[in-house]
Amino acid sequence: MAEQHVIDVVDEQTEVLDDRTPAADREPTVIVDDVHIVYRVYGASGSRNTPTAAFSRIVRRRTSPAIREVHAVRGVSFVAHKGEAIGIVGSNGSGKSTLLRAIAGLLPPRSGTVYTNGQPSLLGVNAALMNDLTGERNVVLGCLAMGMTPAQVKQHYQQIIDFSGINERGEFSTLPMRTYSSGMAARLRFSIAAAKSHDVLLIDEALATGDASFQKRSQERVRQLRGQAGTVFVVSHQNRTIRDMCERTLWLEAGVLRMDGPTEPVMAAYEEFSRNRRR
Ligand SMILES: Nc1ncnc2c1ncn2[C@@H]1O[C@H](COP(=O)(O)OP(=O)(O)OP(=O)(O)O)[C@@H](O)[C@H]1O
Repeated sequence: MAEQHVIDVVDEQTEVLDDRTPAADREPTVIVDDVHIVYRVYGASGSRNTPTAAFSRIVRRRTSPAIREVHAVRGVSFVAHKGEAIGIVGSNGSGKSTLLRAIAGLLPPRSGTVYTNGQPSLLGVNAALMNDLTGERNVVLGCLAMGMTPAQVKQHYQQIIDFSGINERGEFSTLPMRTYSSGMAARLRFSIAAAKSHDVLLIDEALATGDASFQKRSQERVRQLRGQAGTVFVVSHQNRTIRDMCERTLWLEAGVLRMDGPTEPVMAAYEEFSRNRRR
């Protein structure tokens, strides 16, 4: 039977395409309800940085530090369910990373609420790695920080080192992390985070790091994590990654959720938007 989309415009800004089983049959893991995120940048004056402007500030006795606000996420709402892999796409600066950090509980919304069922883990941030420690010690540290017992760390240790591939060109696991390339460090972080199944796993461009074989391994691992009942969010500029891994996609533009639905129609609309913008 041909795929049927029920198009429902929930507000003036977001187009929701829904061809999935009724929401009542699926367990919600993340509810984002009308979330607004505003960054406050201190000392960023809006005026020009010229001698005249400085003199005028002195004459007017303006002593308070200038604060500028960046409204990065504007009224975003959606519900994610168990077993879903959700892509987040959008132009540079559209608010994708900000939204992930808000879901992870790292950024408080100015208004609106994020509800999560289980512990969200933002890949890379949760692995509390230290540059002066060796890769080996960091694996232990990262695993303990994720709540593994020493016995579980021992059990996963070799698998994490092998998965990261950091020893492929020498015994890098015995060297301090500061000697690693940024790609190697990112691979190790991914491998540590992926050793545990997560209730909600948030991946920000991490899959773009590493060579083709690491990317293949990591995509496979994300599929497994998804199978273990968690919800996975993937932010990526690589449209192929989103198409390969996610059956649902959110498209953000200038902080606004433009579209939410099955990956193919959302990606088609996003790609058309990007093409028109380039012209
Ligand atoms: N720490 C910060 N302080 C102030 N403004 C910020 C901060 N981080 C991000 N922003 C601003 O918030 C907006 C959204 O940024 P964000 O990094 O979430 O976008 P993005 O979609 O992930 O971008 P990209 O695709 O380039 O990674 C941008 O205008 C950015 O300049």
